Amino acid sequence: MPTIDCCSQPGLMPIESAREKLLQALSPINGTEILPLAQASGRVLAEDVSSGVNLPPCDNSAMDGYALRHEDLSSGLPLELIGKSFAGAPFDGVVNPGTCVRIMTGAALPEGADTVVMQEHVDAQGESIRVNCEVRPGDHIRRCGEDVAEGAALLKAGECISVPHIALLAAAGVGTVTVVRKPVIALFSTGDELRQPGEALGKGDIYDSNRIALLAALAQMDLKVLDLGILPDNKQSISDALQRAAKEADAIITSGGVSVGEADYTREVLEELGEIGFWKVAMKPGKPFAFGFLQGTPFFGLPGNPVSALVTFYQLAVPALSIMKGDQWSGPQTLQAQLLKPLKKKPGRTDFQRGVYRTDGSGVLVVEPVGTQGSHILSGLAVANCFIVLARESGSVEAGEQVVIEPLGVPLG
Ligand SMILES: Nc1nc2c(c(=O)[nH]1)N[C@H]1C(S)=C(S)[C@@H](COP(=O)(O)OP(=O)(O)OC[C@H]3O[C@@H](n4cnc5c(N)ncnc54)[C@H](O)[C@@H]3O)O[C@H]1N2
Ligand code: MOO
Repeated sequence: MPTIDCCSQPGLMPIESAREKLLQALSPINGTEILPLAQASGRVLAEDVSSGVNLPPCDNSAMDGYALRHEDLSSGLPLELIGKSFAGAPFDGVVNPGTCVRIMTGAALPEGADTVVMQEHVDAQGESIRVNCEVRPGDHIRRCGEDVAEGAALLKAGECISVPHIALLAAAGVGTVTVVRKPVIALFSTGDELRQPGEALGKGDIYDSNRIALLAALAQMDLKVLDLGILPDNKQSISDALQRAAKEADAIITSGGVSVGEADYTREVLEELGEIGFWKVAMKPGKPFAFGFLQGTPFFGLPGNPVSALVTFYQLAVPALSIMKGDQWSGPQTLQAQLLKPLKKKPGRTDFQRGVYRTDGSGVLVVEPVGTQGSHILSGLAVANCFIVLARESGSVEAGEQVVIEPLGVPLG
């Protein structure tokens, strides 16, 4: 039995260094676009935004009730009702001593009034009212500008716009925002054996699951895709596609052809046309991942094996694409969980085993490997809800040990 990982070899780059190199080599793309606010969720703001108005724009009522002068309450006398103030139809007059105005939630506080009393605390008789409980001056008034003052900063350039941000900007009357434009990602699969799902399979053919999954993942990241389809294992077609991609896209993602087989041309062609930044990472699966540049356009060569393609996409391409989008990438989101079954591992590569984590009956976070872990076993990846991450130099792990997990399904970049 070998005691080392047979796929590990000298010169494999640790995944942490690979990520660092990617993050150092990439920067947010240039170019902005103006979007209607409602379409800006998840986009990165390109300019600071400040408020052109006070929020609320004027003193207004927080309750349905009566607007009055607090000092009038000390006499105990009834107050004369002189009008109504609705949200959108304010009372125009003045609340003079001894008078009050019926007021609805959100309606402007009439001049002269300094307090609102909820209608539940008032006895109304015809055109006069009596307040029947203790009231403090200024009760139930929402002050002009108490939420946001005119001119105050609302959001800073570089922030990712959330739905609550949109509510705030809309409330401040912002109709459009200038955001970083979406990076365009050129995508293709290589392999003579690949067919589009829905087509008939010939002998030795398989369906192109990588490109379809990556199209979905890129859409989930809100990136634009230049889909260059399935390419045969042919240097000329790969060269043509790479050159078109370098001209038309901000980044290139390919699957397949980065290993050492006789029909593995992708990395070879990239090396001829552009430059390889690094090739082969100390990770399992995903070792043959290649990164480089073609005429200034970054290139991510994902391995063809379907689990390897998605693991390298999540672990290496997502951080890089997040940076290009103008987002922050603050490292993988990890948790600690107790391993329920032993895992075999040889030192040499960081292992991303597929697992299912949950909280057990006593509130402990536990994780169970999904079973077969081959880099062609998509059924395991499909049921997994996390990666179990075993450090590069670690060996096998026993049941009961604490392991690091990375939940899947958290927002991508
Ligand atoms: N002698 C060695 N052989 C291999 C090594 C090695 O170090 N020495 N590395 C292995 C590892 S690890 C991986 S991962 C694969 C990666 O190979 P390629 O990136 O060159 O990918 P292909 O050879 O084109 O395909 C590998 C495998 O994946 C299937 N495939 C390819 N594209 C797709 C797709 N779009 N959808 C679904 N499945 C796809 C393909 O049919 C192959 O079965 O190399 C190992 N070999
Ligand atoms: O790393 Mo490959 O991706 O093990 O199958």
